Amino acid sequence: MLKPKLLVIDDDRTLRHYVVRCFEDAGIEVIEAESASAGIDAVREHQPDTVLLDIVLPRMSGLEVFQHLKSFDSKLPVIFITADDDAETAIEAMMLGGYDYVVKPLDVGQLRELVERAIETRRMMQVPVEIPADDDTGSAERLVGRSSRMLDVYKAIGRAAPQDVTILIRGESGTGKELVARAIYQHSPRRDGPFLAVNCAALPDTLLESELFGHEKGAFTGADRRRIGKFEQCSGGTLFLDEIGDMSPLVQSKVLRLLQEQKFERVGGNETIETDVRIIAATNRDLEAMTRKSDFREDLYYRLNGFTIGLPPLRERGQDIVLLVEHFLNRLSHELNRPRVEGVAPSAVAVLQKYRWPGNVRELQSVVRQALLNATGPVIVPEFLPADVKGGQRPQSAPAEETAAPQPVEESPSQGMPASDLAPFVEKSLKAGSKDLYAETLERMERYLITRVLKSTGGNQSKAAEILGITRGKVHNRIQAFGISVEQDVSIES
Ligand SMILES: Nc1ncnc2c1ncn2[C@@H]1O[C@H](COP(=O)(O)OP(=O)(O)OP(=O)(O)O)[C@@H](O)[C@H]1O
Repeated sequence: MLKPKLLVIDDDRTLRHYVVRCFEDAGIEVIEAESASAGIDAVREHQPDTVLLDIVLPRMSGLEVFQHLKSFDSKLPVIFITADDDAETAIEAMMLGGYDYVVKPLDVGQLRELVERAIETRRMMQVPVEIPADDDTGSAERLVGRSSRMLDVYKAIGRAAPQDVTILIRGESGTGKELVARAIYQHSPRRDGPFLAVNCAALPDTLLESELFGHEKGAFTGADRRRIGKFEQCSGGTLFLDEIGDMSPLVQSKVLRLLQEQKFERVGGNETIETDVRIIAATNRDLEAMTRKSDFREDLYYRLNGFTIGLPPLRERGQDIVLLVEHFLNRLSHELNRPRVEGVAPSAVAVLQKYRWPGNVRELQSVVRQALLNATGPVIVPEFLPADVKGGQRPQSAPAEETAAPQPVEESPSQGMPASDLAPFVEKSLKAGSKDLYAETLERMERYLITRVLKSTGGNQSKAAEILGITRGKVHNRIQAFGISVEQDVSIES
């Protein structure tokens, strides 16, 4: 039987030899090409089963070589060799339609496994490949993280972005779902169209319906003029529907129709309006449990669940914590106009790594912000971290709403801010030259309000919702978003 062939295109002779040695006893024939043109010729001559291609080659870019290879054999799996394993490189490599990518220095075990998988895929090859135009995404807000779980997320973004399908992003609150939605949009063919985001949990049901679909003049009391909804405004673009599990049954059925036919009527209107919107939805809720309880339409669930990207909680990607802290230190010290700190002391890193992060990356960002505001020296030491983070393992965050029983609420300085703290906080942030004071202060206030009301209801979320005049889903959502601890009071009955 003929041996499968691997072509390695790289101007680095040492690397090529390394690859040859890697596959010597693996039953795979390695063909070497030292330049882009030699590589293109070798593909014609040898018809390899998989190509290892250096993304940076002299005289011709990796993209150009890739396009040549693909025009000759569109089903050829191409594994890029890159020098960086940051999010952009990973997304771009996958966006090009690459099979995968490996980072220098190459790891034998990983390379073998990957090449064998690619050859096998080639054998059963069904993978369609698209080569979208390259674009400048430098201005995009950066996704940070190099854990294998995050690399999988980048790959999924790269695969999903060029295809005009509905995407469902799942993950705990604060894991970066909106950031991922933006990355998909920025890498999609719709990137020149609008991107709008609606948080379905933030609006009462009737307002949400009108926000999404618009309304006609006189549709309800107070509707004194026609309003154009997000689905209409966003035609040709991408709509990010956050907290999709919080939609009322009526809105669910209208969204379903929109997904099926791209048609809808404004509230109080008869005219059927056609639109062209790509939906990226996100949720931190257990949609499966909700469909079982008929709280979420099954048909809508299946419609949304076609292409799912799961974001891991921060506690499951511990190695990313250091990178994220570094990223936020840089960004926030700039934003808060603080002198750039030298770094984080090992003792503080240990504290951050031990913590469970119920509010995920958003909570980490807020902890870094607090540490910067508290810092009296150029190094972040445990002293500058909020008390609950230093307290080590915090109690689990609020349990799923479905199972929530009345529970006492833990109040801690960072989450249940005493009202008297508001003035010093504003003063301090003003002095620090904050550029986001409105959002920061509102978040503090909201955090305090929700914690205080939950405390008075003994942790009962339904009662808290009643007092606050918002839905239980919204209370639940805020608990998760802020990482408010609802300490479980368990009594064991024998
Ligand atoms: N991997 C990441 N790299 C850099 N910043 C991140 C990352 N993940 C999240 N963030 C930041 O954390 C914050 C929360 O992220 P985001 O709003 O995307 O989370 P979410 O999952 O949509 O939260 P929610 O479910 O509460 O809406 C944002 O400020 C975002 O920029």
